[in-house]
Amino acid sequence: MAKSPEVKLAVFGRAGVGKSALVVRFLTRRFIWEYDPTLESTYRHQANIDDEVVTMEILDTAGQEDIQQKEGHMRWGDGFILVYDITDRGSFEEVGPIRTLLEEVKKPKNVPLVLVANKSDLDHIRQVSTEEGERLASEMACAFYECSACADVGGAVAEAFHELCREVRRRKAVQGKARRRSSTTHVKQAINKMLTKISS
Ligand SMILES: Nc1nc2c(ncn2[C@@H]2O[C@H](COP(=O)(O)OP(=O)(O)OP(=O)(O)O)[C@@H](O)[C@H]2O)c(=O)[nH]1
Repeated sequence: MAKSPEVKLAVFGRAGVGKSALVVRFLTRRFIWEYDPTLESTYRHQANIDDEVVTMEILDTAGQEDIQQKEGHMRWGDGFILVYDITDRGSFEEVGPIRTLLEEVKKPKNVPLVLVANKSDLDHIRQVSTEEGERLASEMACAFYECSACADVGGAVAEAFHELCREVRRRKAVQGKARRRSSTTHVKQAINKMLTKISS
């Protein structure tokens, strides 16, 4: 039986934006108020996405990790969820630098990512508008989800994880095709060289 594809996803964002809450909501469909704020955790999860069983490894990073830890986690991941909290403008402003570091660590560019604006249930103390989130996502050329780990009404949390898996799978397929095309080109060039030598 063919092995199900594996996708490594890492969740980044300032401390307190709700990374753990989002991961736990995705995995258990529940909301738990408090987690150990300093620990990073990895989870394995299987899901059926577009009629394909995909195994995800999900890394919930700690908001206060240092740059070396961040870079290590960026090298590890295939795709990234960048989270900010709509009630914390500073967390929104930290998304850009995280993305810049990602592009530095993961050459070539166009790293698979999604942008998640969490805590939409706290609209009354909102500091970042939906339009600002949409604009940032369009600058980063990625999907955007505004959601609440605490009151996930429309299933936006799962949709964000699933869309990121799709994006990773799409990029891998394109890279695989490009690799196959380039090795075919190499074989053709080698044959042409041989034929040229024989005929001369
Ligand atoms: N109202 C509301 N509170 C939330 C939501 N998501 C998380 N929280 C709360 O925000 C706080 C921080 O949540 P965490 O999930 O621990 O945040 P984190 O990003 O993992 O934090 P670090 O582990 O320190 O990086 C907790 O008190 C959560 O209960 C949400 O959607 N709505």
